[in-house]
Amino acid sequence: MSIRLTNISKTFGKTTALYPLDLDIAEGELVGLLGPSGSGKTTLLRIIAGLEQADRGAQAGRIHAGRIHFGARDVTNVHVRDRRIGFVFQHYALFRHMSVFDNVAFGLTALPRRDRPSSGEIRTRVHRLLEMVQLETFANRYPAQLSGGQQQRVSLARALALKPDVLLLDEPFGALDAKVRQELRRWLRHLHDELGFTSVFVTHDQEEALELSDRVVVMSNGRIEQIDEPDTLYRAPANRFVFEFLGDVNRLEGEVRNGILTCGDARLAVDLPNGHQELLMRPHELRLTINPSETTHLPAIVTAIAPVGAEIRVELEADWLPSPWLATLRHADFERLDIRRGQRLYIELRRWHRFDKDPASHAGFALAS
Ligand SMILES: Nc1ncnc2c1ncn2[C@@H]1O[C@H](COP(=O)(O)OP(=O)(O)OP(=O)(O)O)[C@@H](O)[C@H]1O
Repeated sequence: MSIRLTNISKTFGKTTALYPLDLDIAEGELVGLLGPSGSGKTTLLRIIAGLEQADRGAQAGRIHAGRIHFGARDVTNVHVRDRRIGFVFQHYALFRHMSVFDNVAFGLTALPRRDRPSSGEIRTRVHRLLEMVQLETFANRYPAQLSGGQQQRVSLARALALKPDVLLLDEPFGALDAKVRQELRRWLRHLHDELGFTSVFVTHDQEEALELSDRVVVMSNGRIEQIDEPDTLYRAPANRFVFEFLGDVNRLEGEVRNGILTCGDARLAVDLPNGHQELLMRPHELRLTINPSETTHLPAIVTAIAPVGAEIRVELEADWLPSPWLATLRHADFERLDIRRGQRLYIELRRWHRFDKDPASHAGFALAS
């Protein structure tokens, strides 16, 4: 089921939670709403759900006539219970006094008699769902006898029991530890692909959004900053906010004169006009070398080293740097350079980014990689 939002806005008294926005979600897509606290993610999700009404009528001299379509159906005024939506919330919200089986069956057994499947069908469907979330042997347990991750899998099964067209998840893994989160992300992706529903989830975790989503909607202050596939977002951010929000950033500010940017005793050849410039780099866009090159002189001291999974994070300081830089290296490069704390190295830039006041970004290469 595709979802189309047109001209949707929301104000709470004097607070504008959402400025007028449009959003198209394709059938079968898994879309993440990502943004800092207060950016409007939950409000947008609740409007899609029908738990919150978008603004109507004229406000501040503008006409707000937002519409929501699920496929060809205009659901703007359709009640939440008739929108065929499954929900998963951060706090599992399972019924404590009901077994896992009864929790998953709840939506089905509560249906009016004419819509309710037979008890045999309900049993089959619930067992199939519990099998999908690999909890079939837990059917008779109570929520308190399950781990957080297991409870959230029950929530997922419960949300899917009514075969929703759309699954909405609000920080579904927010209360779980890192490893369980990772596992549940794989679960969700797998179930989503197998069952083919359309999903929208809210998160403030960049990694989660990038790993799980087909497309990510990046929000700030009630506005959509960018909608793109994770890879595009990371490589071609629409503006500085998106760039900074999506990962660690190293900053180099200096004066450019005749193609050389200078900052203290640091120098870098750049293809930029004369004047003050600010370049931004991701940690993996730095390269460390033993000697400076002809075009780049960025000396720094290694102040910390931390192996994190498949890479090594190296912190660098220098007199010309107001705050430390972070470089990420592959283990092989780290070993080849024999890097130690206190060592003096030279930084080269594989790539840098620059954001003007206008929204278009500019990226440059300082080094052929
Ligand atoms: N019921 C409400 N009454 C008044 N203001 C509200 C209400 N709900 C949300 N807001 C305001 O609307 C803005 C957006 O809130 P929203 O919960 O959508 O943000 P969010 O991005 O989901 O944040 P978080 O990640 O902290 O949940 C905030 O300024 C919030 O204070």
